[in-house]
Amino acid sequence: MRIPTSLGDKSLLEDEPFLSAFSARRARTESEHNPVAFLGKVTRLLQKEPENYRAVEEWLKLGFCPQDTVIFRLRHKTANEPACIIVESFVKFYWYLFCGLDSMGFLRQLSLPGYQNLSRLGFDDLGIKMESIEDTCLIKREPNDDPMSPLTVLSDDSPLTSRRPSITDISTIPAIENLTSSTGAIVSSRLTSPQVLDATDARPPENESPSVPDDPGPLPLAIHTTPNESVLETESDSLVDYRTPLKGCGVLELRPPGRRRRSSPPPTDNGKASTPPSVEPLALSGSYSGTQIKPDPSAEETISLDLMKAADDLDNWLVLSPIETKPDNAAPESNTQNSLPKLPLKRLPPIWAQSRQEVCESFEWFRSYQGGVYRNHGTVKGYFLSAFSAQRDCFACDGKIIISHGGGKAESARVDRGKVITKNAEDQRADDSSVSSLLENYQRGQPLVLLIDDKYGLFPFDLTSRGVYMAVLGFYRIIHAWAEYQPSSSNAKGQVVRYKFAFQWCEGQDEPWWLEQYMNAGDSLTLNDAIETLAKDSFKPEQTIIAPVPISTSPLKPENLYFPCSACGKPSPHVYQQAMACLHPACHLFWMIPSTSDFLPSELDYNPDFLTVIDPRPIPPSFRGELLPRLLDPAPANGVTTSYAYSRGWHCRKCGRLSCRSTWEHYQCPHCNDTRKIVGNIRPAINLMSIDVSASRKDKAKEIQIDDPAIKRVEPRMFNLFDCPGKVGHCHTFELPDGKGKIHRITTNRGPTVEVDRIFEAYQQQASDGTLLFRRWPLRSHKLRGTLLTNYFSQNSGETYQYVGGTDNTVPFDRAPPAVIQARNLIEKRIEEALGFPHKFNEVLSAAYMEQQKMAFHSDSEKGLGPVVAGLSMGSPALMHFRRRLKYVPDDEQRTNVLTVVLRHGDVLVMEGSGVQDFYEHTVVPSNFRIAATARWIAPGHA
Ligand SMILES: O=C(O)CCC(=O)C(=O)O
Repeated sequence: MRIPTSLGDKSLLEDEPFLSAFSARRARTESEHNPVAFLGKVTRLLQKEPENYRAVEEWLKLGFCPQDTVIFRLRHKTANEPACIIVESFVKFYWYLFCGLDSMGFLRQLSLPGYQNLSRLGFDDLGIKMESIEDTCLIKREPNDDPMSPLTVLSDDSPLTSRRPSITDISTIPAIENLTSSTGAIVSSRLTSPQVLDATDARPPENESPSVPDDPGPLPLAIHTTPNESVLETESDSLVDYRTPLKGCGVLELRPPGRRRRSSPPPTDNGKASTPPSVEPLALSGSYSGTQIKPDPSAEETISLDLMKAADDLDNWLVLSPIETKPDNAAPESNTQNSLPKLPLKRLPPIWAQSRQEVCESFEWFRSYQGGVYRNHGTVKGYFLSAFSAQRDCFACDGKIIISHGGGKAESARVDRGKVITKNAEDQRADDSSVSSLLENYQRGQPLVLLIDDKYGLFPFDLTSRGVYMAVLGFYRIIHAWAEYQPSSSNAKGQVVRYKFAFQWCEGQDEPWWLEQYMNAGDSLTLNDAIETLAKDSFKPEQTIIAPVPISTSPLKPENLYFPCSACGKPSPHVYQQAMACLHPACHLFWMIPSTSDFLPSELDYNPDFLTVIDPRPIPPSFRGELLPRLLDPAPANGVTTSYAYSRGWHCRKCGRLSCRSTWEHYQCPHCNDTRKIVGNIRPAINLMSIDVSASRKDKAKEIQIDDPAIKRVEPRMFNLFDCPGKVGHCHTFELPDGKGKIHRITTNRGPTVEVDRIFEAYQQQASDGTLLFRRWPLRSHKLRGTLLTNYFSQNSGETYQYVGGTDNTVPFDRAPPAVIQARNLIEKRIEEALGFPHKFNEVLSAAYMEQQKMAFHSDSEKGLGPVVAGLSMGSPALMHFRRRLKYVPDDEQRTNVLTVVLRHGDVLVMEGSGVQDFYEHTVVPSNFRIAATARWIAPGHA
């Protein structure tokens, strides 16, 4: 490692990721070539605005973590101390660490720029040698000196003092080994990983609430673990939320249905933490006693949780967090950088979201709801960086180089019929789908988009400080790909093969947005100016558009980085400083030091030449990359605004937020409320009703398909229509086995559907003018982080319907949109005509489906639900499938559809008997734009 000779050594600064990020933008003007001058400006600002010191403090923490070996916490004792001290301490500490550590983490030598007079200080007593190089004093230990012994630097003289009159007390120069400077910093001469060195007396500044850990609350459950089994026990008959790490399968979380995960209590207005919310216990007497979690030592681990034998839906109760959060490219959390404090975001990213659904619905580069790799036609379009970074994953060169392991096969867990199935980590292979697609991008030089979420520990900014959950980094290219061993506790070998990819920021884009978080190009002189400028800065759409032009002819693999293996002859990159190894898993020297046949050591540092930005080969001319989502014309010429494209989300050009289209009549940004009215034509039923229903499924649809011989089909009956003398309808009835109920499909010919045509058009008219508010509501139970909206729009009238939207989605019948009342009246009339008994409904859930939307399997198990549920279909035809609910399907049996009926424009489908809901569930898959009104009777006050 080169010893810097001056604080203004620019080339060194630019080599170093942190300082480079700190000064890169500023370095464009002459004064900014000197970071000392720049820091001086920051210092002056901080003297004026001491509260900003915390931002600088955060930088310090980041700067003090070279090569993820050390975590430092540097804190002010009080908020009122001048922040300039911190800035100066930062510079010095940084140099100490940069220059002084040897490969073992011992401080061998110390370089103090600007301290050429230190020979006057008492170092001789410590047997330490000093030399002066230009204006730097270099202090070295004798080779046989105890590296653990303290190095103390005390001086009454400082050239910096004269440069910065504000700093007069030289004792603010932090010394080494437990010297507490007036900044409260403590450092040690022995720096090993992971070590947290903290000023124990450090207090958070006044006016800032202390961090309150999640209150575990009373824990009526306990897990006792022996080598063979873990037993979940309870001493109480009530269950509250419960969360615990569970060996081998992530985090076990138990919570009552519908209950959100508890989080830290929000601070109150006066900045103090509020008392933790009391968690209302749910009475469950005895139903989970004796529950056992029993790991099976075989490869696929089965843990059975008889938590609630009688419970409706165990998935509600049991959430293993890796299920939804651990992406394909995940590995056990092992990176100490994950716990680093992060800087608050000062500016929103150009493209960001609060849920994965928002990304998947509005950002074409990432459409994967669960994995971390989004593949399309054999290559990867988007790669998502989240928690669970693996050993040696890294964020280097200001994030212009990112190294991550990708491709799945991490240990995983899923819940199946209330059982937790965990899978051990396995070796990745080059032909695994995700790995091979990533390798394809690498071979072709094809860019992909990197995204992060707030759990990605290596990103230096805290996304959540601005309410951001996922953010798009930009276009990257894979410049190196190799395989290595990573330790794994869930694999018998103790290690697994993982493919690693080095992603490099694509040329042709502007500077990464995160570099501009605090610094900005231009003339601003102070940090504050910079921040204000950032806040005022409007969003620049062009900044993230990549120019797909071939720009470089330099070789992709710089000769000096790749070496052939003596055994297999294949070249491998020289990734790590400590040793080179063959990085091809098929070679018998894989991951071995050729001279010793030992595996590479577990502590490895990147070869600095490897972590440099290189000139990759040209982007393939066929690649057309535009990062910003295209905005559709809100008033298309053909008037069709219910197509698939219009069901997708929106990117707000004001604040960068991606959002789902959750509102029928306009696009609306949930962050800044910017709206765009969507203007479409009313679609007549005649254009939709003849759409081929089989278009939405592979096999040719029959009008009726019975797949359970126990279901009895009653001979179809004709009936007379009250309002159309001489016209008839038909009723098909299916009797479910064991008296569980009946399903009737009531159809009419085209003539009588004129009334339905009018209702269909009234629905559309009222939805577009806002009389009828069609919305997509959050699903109550799902396994993804953040909200997940239904895949259809709905509005509820009459009694509240908790299942969708609850009271927020309900207007009483006396204020219900006219179309809803007309639909209800028609349903009641048809039932009387076809079934011969009058039936009254007090609730109607109207659902609108755009192209490719549908209602997933569910049963109408609302409290107080009457035995008859009836729905009117309008618009394009749909398939309605019925199947048994999970709890009524024997363990060894596959769950398949038992009955499928086609629902056409004007049809009324009646489910008669509570057993239809109790024992079966149904789904509806429309072939295109469709509206349905489903009427129920719900006991008033049922909620
Ligand atoms: O006909 C439809 O769209 C399905 C309605 C439905 O299943 C429901 O409202 O529960």
